Amino acid sequence: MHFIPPVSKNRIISKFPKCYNPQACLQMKEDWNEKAKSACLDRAARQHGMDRLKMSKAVVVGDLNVGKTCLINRFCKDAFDRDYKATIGVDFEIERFELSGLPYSLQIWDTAGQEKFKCIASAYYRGAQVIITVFDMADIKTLEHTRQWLVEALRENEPNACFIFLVGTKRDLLSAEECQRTERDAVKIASEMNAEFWSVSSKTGQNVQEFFFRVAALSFEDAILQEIELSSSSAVRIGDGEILKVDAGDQQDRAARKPSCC
Ligand SMILES: Nc1nc2c(ncn2[C@@H]2O[C@H](COP(=O)(O)OP(=O)(O)OP(=O)(O)O)[C@@H](O)[C@H]2O)c(=O)[nH]1
Repeated sequence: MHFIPPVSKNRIISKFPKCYNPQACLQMKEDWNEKAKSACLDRAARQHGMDRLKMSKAVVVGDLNVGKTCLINRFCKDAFDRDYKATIGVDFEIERFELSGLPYSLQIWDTAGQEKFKCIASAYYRGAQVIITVFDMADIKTLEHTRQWLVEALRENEPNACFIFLVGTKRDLLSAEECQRTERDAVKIASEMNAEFWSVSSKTGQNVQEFFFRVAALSFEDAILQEIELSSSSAVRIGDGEILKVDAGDQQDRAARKPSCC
């Protein structure tokens, strides 16, 4: 048996995190899904989750210089670098959480915004459960470009299988009035993209932890619900491998659960 170190105290999420703006929010509910909650309680009581760490992949995309690396570094390392160093290709961090008593990890992929690195970076978009499109609130043209970034990230993924977030960075550079105006524009685009909108500052740290907790909670809950569906479906064995058949009722359940912007 291998030793898994305990999750740090500030990565324990017990209450379901709230969205930032109800006008561009993936799920309005204030608590965990009932099915997921009882599955978590059951697994935590049996210490079942401990031997099989759940992991989801989040990819962070957006124009160069919008603050993708700083956003990840603020959350994962509680650090902020004023100097711009372009990401070359991709990089990733793994953050460990404890949600509803179960361990959970989020793989956060930082991708290059520079055109010349795009083909390297896009090879890593595949298999994402979460797509985080980032723009610079102080450079409004980067907001418009998030649509194209999303199209490219979705090309490598199943559109209905991903949670999409639209994150505006550098809010510390804007006055309250400018911030309000930019947020209004961003909410419109987020609704069109079926995305949840967040406005953050990696410099001050404002909303950064809240945002990543929300990402972790939504993707964790989805992973638990998928596991429940799979375990309740009939299994067909072919050769040595096992193929799991999900029946139509389960698939309808899953479709109904998929994010839809309110
Ligand atoms: N004031 C302020 N500056 C920020 C913030 N986030 C990032 N920056 C600055 O913006 C510049 C670009 O940040 P990065 O995080 O490197 O940008 P990136 O999107 O990862 O860029 P690429 O790697 O080229 O794709 C740096 O000089 C950061 O210091 C923020 O919240 N506030």
